[in-house]
Amino acid sequence: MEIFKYMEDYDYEQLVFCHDSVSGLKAIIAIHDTTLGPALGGTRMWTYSTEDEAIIDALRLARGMTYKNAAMGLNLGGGKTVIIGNPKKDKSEELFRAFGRYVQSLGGRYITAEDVGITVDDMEIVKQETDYVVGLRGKSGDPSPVTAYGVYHGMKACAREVYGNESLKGKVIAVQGLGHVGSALCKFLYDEGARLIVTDIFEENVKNVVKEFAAEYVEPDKIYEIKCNIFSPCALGAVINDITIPKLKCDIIAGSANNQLKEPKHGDILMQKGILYAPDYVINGGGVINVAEELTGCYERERALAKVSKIYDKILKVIEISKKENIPTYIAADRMAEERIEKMGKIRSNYIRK
Ligand SMILES: NC(=O)C1=CN([C@@H]2O[C@H](COP(=O)(O)OP(=O)(O)OC[C@H]3O[C@@H](n4cnc5c(N)ncnc54)[C@H](O)[C@@H]3O)[C@@H](O)[C@H]2O)C=CC1
Ligand SMILES: O=C(O)CCC(=O)C(=O)O
Repeated sequence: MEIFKYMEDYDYEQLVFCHDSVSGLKAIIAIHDTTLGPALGGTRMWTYSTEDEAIIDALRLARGMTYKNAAMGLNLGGGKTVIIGNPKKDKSEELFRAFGRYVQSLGGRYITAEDVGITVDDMEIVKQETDYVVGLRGKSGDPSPVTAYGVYHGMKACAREVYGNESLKGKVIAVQGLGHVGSALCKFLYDEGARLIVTDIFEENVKNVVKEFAAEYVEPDKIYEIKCNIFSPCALGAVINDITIPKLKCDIIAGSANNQLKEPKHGDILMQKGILYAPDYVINGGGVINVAEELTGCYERERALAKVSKIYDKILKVIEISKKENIPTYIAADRMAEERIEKMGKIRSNYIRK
C-alpha cells in the first residue's frame, strides 16, 4: 500500500513500526492528530491476515480516536496501536514489556489502554516499562463496563428520537459480540426489560449471556437479518456494508464497535433507508472518558459515570444537526468534532510565555 499517500489524504502525523526479536513483537502505533493534546487510544491484538490489513486498521482506528476524543470534550488527540498476533496464544511478559518500551520512547505523545484482545493484566505488564498507560488496576480499570454504560445511554437517546420514548422495555435488541463491552451492555438491557437476541464466534461468551440474561442465540451470520428494534454491533468494524445493509430489519443501529461503517457511503444508505445510525465514536466514547479521568491523578468512578451518561445528550445533538442540515448522522458527528478541533487549535496557537 502507499502509506504516505494514505497519511497525506487523511492528515496523519506519525506511524511507528515496533519490532522485537526476543518476544516476536510486531506492533504498529498510529498517531493521527495531536491538536487537542497527546494522542490517546487503546491497543488491539488481533490475527491480521496481511500486514496491510493491520496497518489500515491502526490508521483507521487512530483517526476514529481523534474524532472520538474531540466529540467527548477531551483535551486529547487520536492514536491507536495494533499488535499482530493471536490474543489467545501469543501473549507473554516479554511481548508487553517490549511494547511498553516503544510507548515510553514516544515521550508521552501517545498514551495507551485496552482494546480488543487486551486485558487489564496485559496493561499492568506494559506499565512496568512506561508511564503512558491508563486503564490500570486500582485506578480506572477495565473501561469496557463504562463503555457499555455509555452505549446504553446513547441507545435510549435513539429510542427517544424514533419511538418518542427513551424506554427500552420490551424492545428487541440484537447484540453482535459478547466480549467485554457486549456482555456488560446485555446486563443493562436485560435489567431494563429488553428482549435480547445475541451472537458471538466464541461459544463460551455466548453461554454466559444466554444463561444470565435470558437471551436467544443465533448463528453469527444470521444476526443481520433479525427483525428487531435495535441492532447493536459490539464486535469488530466494517459490519455495515453492501452485503449486510440489504439484510437489516432494524430501526436503529447503536453499538460499541469502532468503525462500523465499511465506507462513508454506507452511512448515506442507512439514512435513505430510514435507519437511525448512532455514530460509533460518539456512542462508544464512555471508555475513553473513563480512562482519561485517570490522567487527572485522582480517578473517581462517580464523576466518570456522570460524564459518560451525557452521551445521551451528545447523541441527541448529533441527531439535531443531522435533521437540521439534512445530512447523515455520521457527517453530523464529524462536523461536531471537527468544529471543536478547529476552534481549540486556533485558541491554542496563541502565544503564551511559559
Ligand atoms: N473495551 C472498550 O472499552 C471499548 C471497545 N470499543 C470497541 O467495541 C468493540 C468490542 O470491544 P471489546 O468488547 O472490548 O472486545 P472483546 O475482544 O472483549 O469482544 C469482542 C467480541 O466480539 C466477538 N466477535 C468477533 N468477531 C465476531 C463476529 N464476526 N461475530 C460475532 N462476534 C464476533 C469476539 O469473539 C469477542 O467476544 C470493539 O470494536 C472495540 O474496538 C470501543 C470503545 C471502547
Ligand atoms: O476505551 C479504551 O480502551 C480507550 C479508548 C479506546 O481505545 C477506544 O475508545 O476505542
